[in-house]
Amino acid sequence: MSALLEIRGLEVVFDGFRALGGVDLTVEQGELRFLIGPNGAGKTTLIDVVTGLTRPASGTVRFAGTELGGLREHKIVRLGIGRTFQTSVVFEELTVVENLDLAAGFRRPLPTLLRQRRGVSDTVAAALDTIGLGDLADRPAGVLSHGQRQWLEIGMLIAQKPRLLLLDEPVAGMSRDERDRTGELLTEIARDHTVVVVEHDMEFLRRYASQVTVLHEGKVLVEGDVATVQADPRVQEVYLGRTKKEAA
Ligand SMILES: Nc1ncnc2c1ncn2[C@@H]1O[C@H](COP(=O)(O)OP(=O)(O)OP(=O)(O)O)[C@@H](O)[C@H]1O
Repeated sequence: MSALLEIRGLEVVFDGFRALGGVDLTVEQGELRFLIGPNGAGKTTLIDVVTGLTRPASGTVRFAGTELGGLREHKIVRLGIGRTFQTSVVFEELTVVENLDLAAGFRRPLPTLLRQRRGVSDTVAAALDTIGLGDLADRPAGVLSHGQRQWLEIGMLIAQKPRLLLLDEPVAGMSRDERDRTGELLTEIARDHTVVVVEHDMEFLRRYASQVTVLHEGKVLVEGDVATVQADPRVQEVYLGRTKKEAA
């Protein structure tokens, strides 16, 4: 395995507040990495920097050997980094397959986009199959359940053929069944993509994560496999302990 994403000494400051205070993170090609941490730990900020939405005060982000510093968002997407947001980006009036087709077209050259296309491209068919929404292909996205909509968004990312997917809390608000289906979906996607998942849900983490990075107050607190991370007293104190108390 070789590093696909290499973050070094990343600092982000908002109006004097250090949201990230010198983060180092290496994600290898083909990994499914979970990023966890209490509210305000800096998880979304980290994704925002990688995708060009937020500018760091210092530090470097290298993706497949290319330094991303200073690149605009669309350039970063074209390099092969796709992300989901905590808020939905599907077009409700368009059908499931039209949403996927639109996303797939994002990286097509203009002449191909303008040409009248018949049927569904292989890319769209494959994405539809992966997310398991084949039966709903011709229904407007507006009728989808919350879980199905999340899967469509993941499908829209896959249709863009990214090398790295950054998913921000993909199971938030999902039912137990939907969580399980999402866990299986992530495992499947990770077979031929590198995936970074920001997630709060500890039960989900235990079932589907292998490598975990814990952020706390803008720094990496612990990194390792799920068992190592769960057993670490620092993690129990800032994260698991808090969760247990909240659950009590
Ligand atoms: N645009 C901004 N301006 C000012 N402060 C911000 C901005 N974005 C984030 N912050 C602050 O930076 C810190 C890190 O926020 P971030 O959203 O990255 O945390 P998080 O780990 O994703 O938390 P959550 O789990 O609640 O989503 C928080 O204290 C937040 O209030």
